[in-house]
Amino acid sequence: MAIMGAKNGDNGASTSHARKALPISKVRERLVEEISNNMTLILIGETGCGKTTKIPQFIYKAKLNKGAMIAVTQPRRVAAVTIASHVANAFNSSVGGLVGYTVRFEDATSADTKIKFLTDGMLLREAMLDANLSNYSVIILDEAHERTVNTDILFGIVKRAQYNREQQKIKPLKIIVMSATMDVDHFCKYFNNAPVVFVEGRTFPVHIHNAVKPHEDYFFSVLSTIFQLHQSAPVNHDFLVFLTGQEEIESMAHNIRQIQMDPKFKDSPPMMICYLFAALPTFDQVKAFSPTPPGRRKVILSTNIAETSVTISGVKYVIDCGKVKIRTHQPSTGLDMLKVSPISQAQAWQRAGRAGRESEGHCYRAYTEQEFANFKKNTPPEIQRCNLASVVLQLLAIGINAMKFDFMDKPNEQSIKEALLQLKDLGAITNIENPSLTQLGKLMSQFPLDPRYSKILICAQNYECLEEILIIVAMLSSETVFVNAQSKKEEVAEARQKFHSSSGDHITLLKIFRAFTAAETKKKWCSNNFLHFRNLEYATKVRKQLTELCQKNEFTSSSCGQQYDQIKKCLLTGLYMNLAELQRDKKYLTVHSRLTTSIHPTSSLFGSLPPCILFTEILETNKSYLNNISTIDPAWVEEVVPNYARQHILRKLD
Ligand SMILES: Nc1ncnc2c1ncn2[C@@H]1O[C@H](COP(=O)(O)OP(=O)(O)OP(=O)(O)O)[C@@H](O)[C@H]1O
Repeated sequence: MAIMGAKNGDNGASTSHARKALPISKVRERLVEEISNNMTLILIGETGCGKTTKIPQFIYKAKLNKGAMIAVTQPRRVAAVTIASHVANAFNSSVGGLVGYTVRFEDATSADTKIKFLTDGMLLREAMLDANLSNYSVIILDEAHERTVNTDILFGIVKRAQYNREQQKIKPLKIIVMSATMDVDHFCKYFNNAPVVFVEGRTFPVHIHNAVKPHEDYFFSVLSTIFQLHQSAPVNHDFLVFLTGQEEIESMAHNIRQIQMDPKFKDSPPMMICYLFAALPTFDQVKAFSPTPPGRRKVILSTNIAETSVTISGVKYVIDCGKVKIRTHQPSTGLDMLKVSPISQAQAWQRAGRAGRESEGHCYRAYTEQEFANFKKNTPPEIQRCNLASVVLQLLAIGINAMKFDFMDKPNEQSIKEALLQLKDLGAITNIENPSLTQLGKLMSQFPLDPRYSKILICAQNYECLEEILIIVAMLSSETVFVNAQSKKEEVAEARQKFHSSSGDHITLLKIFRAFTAAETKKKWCSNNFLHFRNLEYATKVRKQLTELCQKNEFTSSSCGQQYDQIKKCLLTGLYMNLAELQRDKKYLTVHSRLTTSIHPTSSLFGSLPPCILFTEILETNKSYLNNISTIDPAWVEEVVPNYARQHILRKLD
């Protein structure tokens, strides 16, 4: 284990000075030596010390990549895109040249690219085509502490590629695992006792301010902190606020705008509100990174997507709500749900680390020191709490049986079995005991989608409704397109009625998309109809990419026009097929068809399906339906709906 020390940078230094003074730059030679001498290395350094931006440059300049590409993986799209641009700048080149990035639905690389930032998911997709990842001589697994499903799978895939290349005596593969906050012993053991290098020193200090007493309502606590700081902080100091999801972010923005109009704030600088959440198109995400106009304060409202890796110029204050939406698996329904939960200590440090990147910073936490002490030290691996159907399918496409895969933390066997069962029901695998992909499964694995969605896309050819299913899948892949204006309930209902289809909410989505495409002034049209412009734009983009993938796979294009039955039949092949298995679970066999029909227009099709399953589907695919369920009897909800959905629904019924 090596510790490489470096002094702190000067407070208030200019950005260019800060770059030169990054702690990691001071130990460059020794680091290059360590990387050169070891095939696998674990590198730990404080947030902002320069790991992500500098290590690939050191490797490239020292020619340790031997002419091949260096991959730097990121758990999130926004990090891959913005860091690529920063590093390209350092080489005085533009993105897509020597330095590029690849994220889902976007590729900015060329034959000249040698340093490639890409999401974990994209490298996994590449592994499906070439399990040895032979385009790369160095793979840097950044932000390893995040433990997303894709990161965890990649650990095993990359380790396997390194081993195979060694056995086959082909170009060796170097692996570097990096983070500021990881469980070193665990990682070290998994990577065959690889040496660990600590880079000491951080660029600028971040002052932590904890809540004095616990707050029941973190939303309110964050809102009041924003306004307290707004009155005291210099105008050119921007805020980065961590919240849990898109809806909460939009509600916070609404509140900020309202409060700002109060005469009390007439002398405060106007706030420029920006958003950062996964469903936001890259173009809009990048807006949060653009310079703040003079005389204004930028307030970026973000989910955990800005938690790691990113640097947002101008941010001096981080406000952390202390919560995150995490995916958890419901074994009773076989589906995943998102649940607001406390963050881990590692996440709290990462969030704080977003301040103090260019000069000294502050982090205001909506939780007390004691609450922080009660947080889990590290984020539990996502792979142990989500539906594994996608993962199992991807592994099989690389030729690996998930049951035998070298996971860092193995998911429980039951979850793998459930995933295999689901894939079997979908027709993607031959059998459960010794599975391999069927022709259909091979095709399904080509699509970066939930296996249920790829299945219906493929089946759409048989039902001659590919055009419609492409739209529905694209809409289901984006966040809800419905805007809920509490104060204008009647207008919202009237607008919704225009698109309502008695054939089900999927058809409603189809009608909305078509009307959006036909609208001339799209933004205005969306606002008149209480629909999300951004989410519809995102769906448009996803549809385009999926269409290209279908063309690549020589799908026959077709449209069923107004023959919605074709679409409904097609949806049954994927979306609801796996529920057949769940019906075997006697606990959920109570059928309340009267209610299901009133909740879910498509439910008449699935007369005998358990209502809780329909609920889960609704929650998963179209949360807006929760606004239309005021007819439900709370006693019935009590009886049949699983806990998590129940809370959600009862809250809506209040
Ligand atoms: N997009 C950017 N714009 C401006 N400065 C940046 C940008 N990206 C990085 N920097 C500068 O480079 C420094 C090092 O960033 P880098 O991402 O390499 O650190 P890191 O050690 O990987 O941090 P983390 O663990 O938080 O990802 C930042 O503190 C900041 O000063």
